[in-house]
Amino acid sequence: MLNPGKKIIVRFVGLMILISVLPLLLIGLISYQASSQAMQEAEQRYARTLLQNQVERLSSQLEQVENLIANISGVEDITRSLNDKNSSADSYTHLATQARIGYILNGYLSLKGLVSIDIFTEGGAHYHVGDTLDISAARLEIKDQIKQQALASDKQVYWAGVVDNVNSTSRHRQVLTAARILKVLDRETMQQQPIAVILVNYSLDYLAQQFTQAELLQGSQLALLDQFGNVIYQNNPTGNQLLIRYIHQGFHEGMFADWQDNRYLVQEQHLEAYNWHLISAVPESILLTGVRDIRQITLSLLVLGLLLVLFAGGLFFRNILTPIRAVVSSFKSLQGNDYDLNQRLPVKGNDEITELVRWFNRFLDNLAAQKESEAALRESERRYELVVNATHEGLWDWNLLEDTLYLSPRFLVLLGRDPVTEPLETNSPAEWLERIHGDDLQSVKQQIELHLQGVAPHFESEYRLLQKDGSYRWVLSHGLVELDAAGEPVRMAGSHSDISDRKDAESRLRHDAFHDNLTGLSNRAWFTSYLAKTINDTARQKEQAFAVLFLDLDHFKMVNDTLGHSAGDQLLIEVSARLKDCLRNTDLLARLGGDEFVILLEHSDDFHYIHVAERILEALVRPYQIAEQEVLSGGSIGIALSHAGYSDPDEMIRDADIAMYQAKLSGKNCYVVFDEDMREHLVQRINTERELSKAIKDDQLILHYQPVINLKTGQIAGCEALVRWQHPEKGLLNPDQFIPIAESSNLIHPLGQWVLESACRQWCEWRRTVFCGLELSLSVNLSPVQFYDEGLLRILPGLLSKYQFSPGELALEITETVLIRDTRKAARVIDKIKALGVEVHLDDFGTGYSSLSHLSEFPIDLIKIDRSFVMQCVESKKHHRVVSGILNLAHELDLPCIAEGIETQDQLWQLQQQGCEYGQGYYIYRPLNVEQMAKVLNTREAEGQEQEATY
Ligand SMILES: Nc1nc2c(ncn2[C@@H]2O[C@@H]3COP(=O)(O)O[C@H]4[C@@H](O)[C@H](n5cnc6c(=O)[nH]c(N)nc65)O[C@@H]4COP(=O)(O)O[C@H]3[C@H]2O)c(=O)[nH]1
Repeated sequence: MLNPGKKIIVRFVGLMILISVLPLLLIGLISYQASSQAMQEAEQRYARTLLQNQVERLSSQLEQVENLIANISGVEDITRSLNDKNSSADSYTHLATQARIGYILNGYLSLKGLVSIDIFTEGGAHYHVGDTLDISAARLEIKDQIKQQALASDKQVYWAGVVDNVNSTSRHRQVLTAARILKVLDRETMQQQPIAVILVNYSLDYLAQQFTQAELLQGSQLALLDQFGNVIYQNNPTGNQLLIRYIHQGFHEGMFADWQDNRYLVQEQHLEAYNWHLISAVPESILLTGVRDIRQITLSLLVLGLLLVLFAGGLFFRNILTPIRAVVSSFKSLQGNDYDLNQRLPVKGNDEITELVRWFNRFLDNLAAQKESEAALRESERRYELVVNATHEGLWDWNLLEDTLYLSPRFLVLLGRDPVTEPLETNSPAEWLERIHGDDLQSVKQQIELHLQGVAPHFESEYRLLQKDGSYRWVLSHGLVELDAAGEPVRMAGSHSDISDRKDAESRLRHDAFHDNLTGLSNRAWFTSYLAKTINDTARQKEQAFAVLFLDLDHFKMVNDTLGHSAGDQLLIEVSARLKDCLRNTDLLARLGGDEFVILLEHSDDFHYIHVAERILEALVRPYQIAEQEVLSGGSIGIALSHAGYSDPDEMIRDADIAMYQAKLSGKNCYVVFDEDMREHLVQRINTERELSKAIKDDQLILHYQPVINLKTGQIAGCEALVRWQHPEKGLLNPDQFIPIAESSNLIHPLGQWVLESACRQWCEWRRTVFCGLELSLSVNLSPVQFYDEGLLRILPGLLSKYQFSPGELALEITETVLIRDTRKAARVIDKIKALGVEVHLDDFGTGYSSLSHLSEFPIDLIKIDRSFVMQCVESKKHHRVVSGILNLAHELDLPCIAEGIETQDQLWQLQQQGCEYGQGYYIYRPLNVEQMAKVLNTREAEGQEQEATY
């Protein structure tokens, strides 16, 4: 199969040949033929004309000769002389006749070409004029032969053709001889009798000169043959044979004859008057010279045409076909995808093909750009597909003109559908819009409209979308509109992302921001803001009364410290639940932190808040089941009322807090309604702190000592140092009035150190001056803060040494809460204290929540039964059993006990009966000042005996 290029070039060359060379060839052939024929005809005409001209010229020559003969024949003198029969007898007469005839004949010698005139009489006379004078050797046989021929001829003048000259002495050996028989009437016979024959010899050379004047074509032959085939004239002696041969073969018009490798056109003119033949032979090559030129030109033109065709083909190949083939090849490569799109075809010239190549290059430019954009598009599509597959966002494309909507598979997933098995039924935007939650639809439409109007730079909306299962999920929708050239919106596309988790998280955060994690109640922030709103709202409606209840759990810290944080959390949750049960739905309950709760009671008229507070207190006091233990708690409630005209929620909460504090001070488990005095009281507390600090420095603190007696012997076993503040204005203040303040303000450290130092010093002094030799012990209270302060262990050794304490002479009292807070550390500290020879007593035992079994884990030396049990151990069987239980346990652990708060004899007796080792209480001794205590110690034995009697 030819490739297209070859096909085209073959077609082109073929076409070129067809339209140029072939016509040229035909024209050449036709013109060759025509011109050949024309030339032949022309040549024949030429030859004929030539022959005709020669014949005419020859005839003219011959006619002159014939006229000459006629003239001679007509000369009467000659005739008479020749007819004179006597002339030969008489020599004189003969000579005279000869002279006369010679004289006459001489007159005719002027004819050009004439060789001689010979007259031979019948009588044998020979008269001669011509080129020779010697006629003695006349060749009579020739004369006779000619005479015979002339006599046989019917012509006046008989041309004998080329014959040997009768005059052998003539320099013309052969001549063209014309003869005439002179005849006279024989009177006797009345017949014409020949008397002489006249021979006119004509020069062949002269005749040849005449013929030579004829212009012959090169190579042509011309010959004149006489009636015997003798050559009268020929221009080419070698051609004689040809002409002669063809004379004998016969001629016909325009025949051709081959001779000596040449081909001749032979023409013949028959001179009938003489029976001569004038023959011309023209070489065909000469004849066809013109034709050959035509052929040559035609061939040249053909070759030139072919060359031109080839050249045109070359040009066509180079300028047309090559670029086309390059374009075709490029197209093939393009189709085979193996074309380098950066490659361009060379552009030369400014013709249509160049334009084609230029456009092809532009096509390549466009294709490259298209490929590039297609590649970019494919990349974009791949990226889009990847994003569509990878993203969790649903994509949508809304054709605004056709009002159709495309939703990506992920979008369907967002609708809770399977994209493959549960496609949407239509591609209407309604599939989207109708699934938007009714509360959100208006907002979504508004956002779309704002964007379409160009007000919003983009569409963005959060709304709920209906799921297949009927639930709603939050989605965030983004979109961007596409405008046409006129700026009209034509489409809008964007994405949907499921933001339900975020919404939930936000909701949780919002909830967490305003709610307490543990109880789920509102927190301080929410309560404060809500209270602010309530204050603001009611500012316009003064009659709308409301109240804030500030609740602080009683003993929560103890629960937390003794049972652990988890138990404390459970208690708070249980408290929350009970509080909710006490409130209306319109009331707001919040946890401020720790064990503090606040309640906003709206529409709290007619002492509604009192009822609520009492209900709460009743609810909270009920025992809790925490960590498989029964826990007792309660609450202290402070109440702030709106009629005080609050404008700041924090102020109202603070006043409720103050009232709560006051409730605490009032014995807990009660409520107190705030009044301005309480604020004053708080101020006083602050002042107290300041004064206490000063008091520690100014030695306003004093120690009282409450004796501890051995219940079996009634003797003093020791005493407990109890701090007092000798306030310069307020008088003697008990520790309950300043120890909590000291503990909450870090003043407990200098205060505790002062107590320890002072008590040890005093004891040392008493030991030295008052009870020297007796084994008594001194008990000093330690606050939890002090216990865990490493400073204690640093100062203790110095004190013991300084004041010469014996082992077991000093005891430090700690409470149960100290043990529970950090049991390991507590045990370590106790060990260290005991290692110094200092006993550790567990104070207020029974009020905390430490498991009794835990006691064995702490190396304590003694248990002090809280006075709350002791004081009712007589009246209350329950408390009696508690005291008995504590005593039994302690005894099982080999721990002695001190019963605190013995106020009655019965109590004392009961305790003694129960085997309690030691006791202290107002019934025995009230706390005593230094002097009193010294006196007691001084009279120990006597007073002991006295007391013993009292029992
Ligand atoms: N109703 C009544 N009360 C009785 C009776 N017998 C004794 N008391 C009181 O019971 C408290 C016993 O001290 P506590 O349990 O350690 O309780 C002490 C102790 O926990 C704390 N405290 C006293 N002095 C100090 C101190 O120097 N340091 C520390 N950290 N706390 C101290 O203050 C608490 C109260 O001390 P005080 O007011 O001195 O009250 C003393 C005492 O006066 C009685 O028969 N009936």
